Amino acid sequence: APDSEPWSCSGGPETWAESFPVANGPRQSPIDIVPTQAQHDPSLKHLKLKYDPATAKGILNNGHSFQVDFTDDDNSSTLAGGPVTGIYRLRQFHFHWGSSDDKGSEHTVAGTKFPCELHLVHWNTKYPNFGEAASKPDGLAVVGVFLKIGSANPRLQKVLDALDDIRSKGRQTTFSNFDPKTLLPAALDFWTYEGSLTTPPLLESVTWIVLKDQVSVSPAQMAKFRSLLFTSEGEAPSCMVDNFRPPQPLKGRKVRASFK
Ligand SMILES: CN(C)c1nnc([C@H](N)S(N)(=O)=O)s1
Ligand SMILES: [Zn+2]
Repeated sequence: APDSEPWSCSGGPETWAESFPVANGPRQSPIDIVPTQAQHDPSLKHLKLKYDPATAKGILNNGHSFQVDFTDDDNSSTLAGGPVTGIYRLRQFHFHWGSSDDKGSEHTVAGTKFPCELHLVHWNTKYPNFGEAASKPDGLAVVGVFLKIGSANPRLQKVLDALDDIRSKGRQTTFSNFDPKTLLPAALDFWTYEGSLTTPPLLESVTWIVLKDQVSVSPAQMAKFRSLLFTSEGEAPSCMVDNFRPPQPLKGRKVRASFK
C-alpha cells in the first residue's frame, strides 16, 4: 500500500517501526506461506470452532477496517484444537482488502495475493481478558480465510448490507444473530505459525491458523468493501482500500500444515 495511504495518523506500514519497534521483531505477521516448505504435522488436531450466533453484538468502522464484535464474557463462541492448547474465545472478525482485485490479502501463498482476507480473532481463556491475553506469547489465535473472485457469496451479504450504516470512521451499529462459521470454507485444512497482530501495536502474541481453502467474493461485493471510508464524517473522504500489511521476514520460523 502506498505510504501516503492514511491508514491511521501514524501513516502506512513503513512508518510503524518508529512508534512500534516490535515491527522489526522475530515473529511478525503476515508472511508469505510457501506450501512446499510447510511441514505436515500429524500431531495437529482438527480445528474445533463453536460459534453461537447470539454472541454477535455490533459492527464498527474503526478507521482501518471494519469489525464485527462478539460478547466474550462466557465460552459460547470458542476455538479449540488445531495448534492451540485450551480454549480461546471469539472477540471479533474483520477483513483486509485491496483497491483492485490483484491485491488485498495480508498473507500470500507462494507469492499469490488474494483480493481479500478475513480474520477471526480469539483470546486464550487462561488469561482474564483480551487485553491481558494480547500481551502473552500464547494469548491470541487468529483464523485467516482467503477470499477469491468468483460468484457472489450469499454468506457475506448480511455483513455487506450493514456497511451502509458504518461508512465513516467511528460509525457503529448493532449486528445480531450472525454465525461467523457460515463465512468459512467446507474444509478446515490449515497452515499454522507463530506471529503477531498485523496492525499496531503489532503484538507478538498470535498463533496464526490460515485456512488452505478459500471462499468466493464477487467483484460487486468487493466494490462494497471499497465503499467504506478511512475518514470520519466531515473530513475529505478517503476510500478504505489497501488496508493490508505486506508479508514480513520469516526469520527462521517453521510453518506447519495440518494436511498432506
Ligand atoms: C485489538 N484487536 C482485536 C486487534 N488488533 N489488531 C488486529 C489486527 N487487525 S489483526 N489483523 O487481527 O492482527 S485485531
Ligand atoms: Zn486482520
